[in-house]
Order: sequence, then C-alpha cells, then structure tokens
Amino acid sequence: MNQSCGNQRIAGCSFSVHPMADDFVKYIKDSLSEVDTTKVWMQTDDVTTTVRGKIEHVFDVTKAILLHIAKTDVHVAFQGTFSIGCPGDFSGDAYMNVSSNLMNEGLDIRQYIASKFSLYPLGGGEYMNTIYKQIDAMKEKGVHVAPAHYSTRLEGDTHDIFKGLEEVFRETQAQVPHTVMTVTVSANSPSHKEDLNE
Ligand SMILES: Cc1ncc(C[n+]2csc(CCO)c2C)c(N)n1
Repeated sequence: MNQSCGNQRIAGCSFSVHPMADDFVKYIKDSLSEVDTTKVWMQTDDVTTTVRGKIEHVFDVTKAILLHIAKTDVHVAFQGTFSIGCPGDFSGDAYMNVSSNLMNEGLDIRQYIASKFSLYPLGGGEYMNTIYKQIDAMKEKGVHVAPAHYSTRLEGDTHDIFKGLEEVFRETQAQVPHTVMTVTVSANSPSHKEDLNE
C-alpha cells in the first residue's frame, strides 16, 4: 500500500474522550464539531474517533478536542493511540497535501493535566535505547516527568505536554519503520492538588 506522499508519511490517532458528566454526549459531540478538523481525515464511532494526516495536525486536533472539553472545568479523561508507519495504513492524499499551519492554535488556555505515555518503536533494533533517550528528552521540555510501571508519567500544561509528545513521536518515527505511542490524560480531576488555571 502507498504509505507516503512526498517525503512525509501519514500519521494517525485513534482516541476517546470521557467527560465525567451526565450530559457527556453533548461534551463529546460539541468538541468534535467545534474543533477545526479540515486538515485531517476523521471518523467517529461508538468507541473512538480516528484522525489521520500530517503529524502536526493530528496533535493539533487531538489537543484541541481535549482542551475544548477541559476548559469547561468538567473532569475529562482522554485515551489515545498515535501511530505512524503501520503496514496496514494507506495515505489519504488530500490530507497530506495541506500546509503545516495549525488550525486550532487559537485555544490559548492554560490547563493542567496529568498524563502517562508509552512509546513503542517497532521494527528497529535497540528499542529500549530509543525509549530511554526520548524519556530523557522529555525532561528538557518544561514538564514534570516521573517513572511509572509500563509508562512514563507527565504533569504540566497541556500545550507543553502535547508539544513534548509530538517531538518524541516525530523523532522516534524518523528512526524506525513503525511507531506507536499511547497517551492517557486526566484533566480537572478532583485528585489534582495543583491547577495552573488558578
Ligand atoms: C473522541 C471520542 N470519539 C468517540 C467516542 C465514543 N462515544 C461515546 S459517547 C459518544 C456520543 C454519542 O454517540 C461517542 C461518539 C468518544 N467517547 N470519544
């Protein structure tokens, strides 16, 4: 299958948001319709939404959907699987021949989140070195980094964390044929003592 267009491969994220509110359907539907998704291929079903396109737009859209819900102060969980180079994926040319300027940069709010991410560099050799290098790199990106079982915990502002995750994903995918990264986020949790909005 054709995985590339020009010299960029198609990336994607399959994700769910879970707003902890009685009217969760409205939170989900509003966020999906109000965020600008014109630069990604998008499909929603009862389990997840999948967005596919250039790396920068996949991260821009997923971050914007999370922020759109979190800015209302509702407690929301996000779970996403980012992937690039999947042998089964194919390129949607319309979404690769777009400019790199982001469609949702205007969401200029500070939102504290706690997060855990796991990186899976596939098809390369020294996968643990790649992972350790990227965890170390994360420590230079202005977010709090702590070890966790099977993942690495990140705490900080949503923009800083998503920027860090995008850089980790981008650098890893340049080194191995197939990269998968899972990300779990909790925003506005009653467990959070620190909140950058206050
Ligand atoms: C990002 C995202 N996409 C899809 C779902 C699945 N889902 C659960 S309730 C609902 C609205 C009613 O159809 C949908 C689409 C989700 N949770 N988060």
